[in-house]
Amino acid sequence: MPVATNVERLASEDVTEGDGLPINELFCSLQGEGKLAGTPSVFVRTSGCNLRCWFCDSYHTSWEPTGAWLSVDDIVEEVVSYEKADHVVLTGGEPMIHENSAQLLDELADRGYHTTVETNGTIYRDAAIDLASISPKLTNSTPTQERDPKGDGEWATRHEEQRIDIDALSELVDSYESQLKFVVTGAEDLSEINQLVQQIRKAAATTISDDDVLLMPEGVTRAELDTKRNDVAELAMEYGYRYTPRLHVDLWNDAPGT
Ligand SMILES: C[S@@+](CC[C@H](N)C(=O)[O-])C[C@H]1O[C@@H](n2cnc3c(N)ncnc32)[C@H](O)[C@@H]1O
Ligand SMILES: Nc1nc2[nH]cc(C(=O)O)c2c(=O)[nH]1
Ligand code: SF4
Ligand SMILES: [Mg+2]
Repeated sequence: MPVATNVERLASEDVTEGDGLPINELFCSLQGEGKLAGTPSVFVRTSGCNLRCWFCDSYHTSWEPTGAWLSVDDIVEEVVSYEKADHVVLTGGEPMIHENSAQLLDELADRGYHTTVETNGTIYRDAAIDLASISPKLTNSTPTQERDPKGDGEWATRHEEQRIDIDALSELVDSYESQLKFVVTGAEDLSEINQLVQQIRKAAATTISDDDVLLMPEGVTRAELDTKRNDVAELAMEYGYRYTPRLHVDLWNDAPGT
């Protein structure tokens, strides 16, 4: 089973916004998504997000953010304690909203770790990133009144205005090895994905091959994925894109710390 750290235990009274990061959870598991699926990795999950996807599988980093402030040194020390993993995945929430994410990534790179950043692609930062795992948010993510997990659609307009930034997306693609990982809810999403990929290709200098475009079924339980994964796999074959599983859902039903 994956192993998790109790972040509350590590929290120190003197660490504040200036010199640390708000951490929601820190654990060792298998990378469940994307090109590196199956790779033993330490996950550092920051709290706080600039978007509000209705389906967010990390509700306590976005809709109701919780976490403890940890210094960059304490985070690195905890990562190092998981001796078997040489990959680190920085995720959230949206890790790129935090300036200190760059410092953490630099420290991890200095220690020889391969770093993946899971990001919604709305913010560019210069940092030691080996794989930018970009998941641009489609119309299907907007928390409309009917789909709002918390309120009455108050976030819908802000989410809609902020979810796509072509400049940030193209800068990420041009600066780092990357994958574009789309959450798919149905066949109707594909025209929007095609259009967006075309827009990013136009804006970026780097070639984005169809193999760098990944389709991932939406779902946070095995039962939900059972109803969707085959359809999404068929869409990947039809359009020539890559399919990515959600191994942590298949294996552990997306339990905390997995
Ligand atoms: C919680 S997000 C954190 C990183 C960043 N904020 C982002 O959205 O890319 C991590 C990954 O989970 C995906 N995700 C979130 N909720 C999901 C769901 N219900 N089904 C499938 N993927 C989901 C996101 O698209 C992203 O690729
Ligand atoms: N095992 C596992 N793999 C993942 N890949 C991306 C994740 C994320 O939440 O960003 C994630 C996660 O939460 N767990
Ligand atoms: S951008 Fe990522 S963390 Fe933020 S609400 Fe959407 S899925 Fe959740
Ligand atoms: Mg997750």
